[in-house]
Amino acid sequence: MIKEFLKKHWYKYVLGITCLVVVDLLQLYVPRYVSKVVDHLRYEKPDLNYVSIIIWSVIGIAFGMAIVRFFWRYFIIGASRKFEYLARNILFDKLLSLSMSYFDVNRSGDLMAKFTNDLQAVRMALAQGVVLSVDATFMAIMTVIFMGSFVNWRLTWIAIAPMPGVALVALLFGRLIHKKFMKAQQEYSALSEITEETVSGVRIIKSFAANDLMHRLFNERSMRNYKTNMSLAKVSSLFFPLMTFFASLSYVLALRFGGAMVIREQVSLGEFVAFNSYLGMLTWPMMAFGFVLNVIQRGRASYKRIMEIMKEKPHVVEPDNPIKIESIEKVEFRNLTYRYPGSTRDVLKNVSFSFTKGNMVGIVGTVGSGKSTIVKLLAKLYPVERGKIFINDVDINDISSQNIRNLIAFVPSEAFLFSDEIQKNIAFAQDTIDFEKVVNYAKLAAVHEDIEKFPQGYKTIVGERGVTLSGGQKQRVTIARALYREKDVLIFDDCLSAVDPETEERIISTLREKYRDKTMIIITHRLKVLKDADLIIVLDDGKIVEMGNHEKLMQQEGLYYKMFKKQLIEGELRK
Ligand SMILES: Nc1ncnc2c1ncn2[C@@H]1O[C@H](COP(=O)(O)OP(=O)(O)OP(=O)(O)O)[C@@H](O)[C@H]1O
Repeated sequence: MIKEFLKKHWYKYVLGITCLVVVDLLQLYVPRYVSKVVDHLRYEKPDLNYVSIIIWSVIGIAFGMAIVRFFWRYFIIGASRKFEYLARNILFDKLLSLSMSYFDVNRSGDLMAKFTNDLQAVRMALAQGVVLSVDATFMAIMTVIFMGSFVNWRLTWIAIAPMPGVALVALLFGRLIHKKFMKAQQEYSALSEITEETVSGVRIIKSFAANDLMHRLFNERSMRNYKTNMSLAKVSSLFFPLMTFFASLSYVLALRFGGAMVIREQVSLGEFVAFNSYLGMLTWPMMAFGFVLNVIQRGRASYKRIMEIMKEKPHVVEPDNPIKIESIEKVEFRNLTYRYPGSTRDVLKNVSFSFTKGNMVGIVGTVGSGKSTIVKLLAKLYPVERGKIFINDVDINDISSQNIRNLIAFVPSEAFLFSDEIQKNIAFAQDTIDFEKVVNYAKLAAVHEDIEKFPQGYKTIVGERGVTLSGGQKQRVTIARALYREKDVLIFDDCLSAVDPETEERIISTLREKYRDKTMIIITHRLKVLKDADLIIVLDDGKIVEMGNHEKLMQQEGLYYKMFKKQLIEGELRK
């Protein structure tokens, strides 16, 4: 990623570094001019014109430095920001291209950290890292040259003797501070995590009367956060005094030996003043050496973490020469035994069934029996071996996932809505909103009346920035969203569990009435909804135990019959 970036944007670094070197050189000339003024003022009749020319020159240099400084920042910081922008976009696209299994095993907090902290660390390495290393090296060498050639080489070697101490302290403490800082960051993340979970889980916490427990947990983490920050503060407090100690040693040596040279008139007073300014200038590059190593080290570690995402291969491999299908006429599962990537347990065992366009297919069964897995595989959300799933008699592996997903409208069991207007949620992923269509599908999903009751109707914002919808309302909005796509295959994965049984039945039968020609795959725990289904697949522990329509399954008096009877009695009892 960085290589490609530098290939395109290298000239910004060349321009930026040139400006940086110019600023450093200009800066080095200031003490020389000051020394001239000091020496001149010692004359009995100083030429004030000469002094004012020099003063104006110094002002000119300062002005020039300000301008050139703007440009080096513009080029180098600008380039690093550009990298951050491009890398973030590449990462985002990569993330969207990864299979579901990637998200099953990677925590969202960690992914967020890669998008924020890690990218920032790489950017810092490309900005501060570059600036500090060039600045520190160039300034250190040039300052020593200026000190030696314009003042005195012997005095220079004596005075800079303690400077490696400054670099060493910066390096060692820099590392320690970095380690402590990372620890403090971790503790802070843990603290934020518990705060966020407490806020989102406040209802559960209160209903379980778990306030004391949460308080204890929070206090523990808060204390750890406090302690790591205190430890960081202690190290930082030692850092600067130690640095200034070594730096002042240089001044002491300069004063002792330089002072003697001034008295012996080996060095002029002006030169001695300039020498002290140069010493001050040398402290910064020494400190920078320590910092730069840390910035680059951190950047490298973060870059490695970012590249982990970039190297990730999607589990669902897209075909090289995909076969394009225009509609889903037939679906067939042939002896499918399936286990999720990285898992050792078969969640579907020898599953075979087929259905054709226009069928209403119900998938029912015990909890965790593999119902959702079937539809997720059909939508190509997870990889499946060849020869197991066919659409229009074409192996699913020969059809691109985009092609399949463009032909189906999938409503997953978790009703996820974006924090945006309801109408935008319904017309999701469309460039324009056809309001009439939005209302039409909201009516079909039996949520129109609920939406109308909100003061801002379809413009109501959902979620944190707006109103909180009930579980049932959310589910029905997600159905309207799927209907809005106007696809020939509708998949409802237990997506009406939070509405009452009567409403679920009403929604499904209205949809069936209206869309006789559409294929509907419905996963549900309420069997009554499937009375008109053409095919009902009954699963238990990954195996199809029964299959057929409602009448046939009732006659068999197996698992379906038992579940149906039980639900009938429960329904009666509710009345
Ligand atoms: N991404 C995954 N990785 C590994 N195992 C999984 C994954 N998703 C589901 N499983 C496992 O596969 C089995 C079947 O899950 P699935 O969600 O298909 O069941 P289900 O019949 O839809 O369940 P429910 O009725 O509770 O919604 C479960 O044992 C589950 O733990």
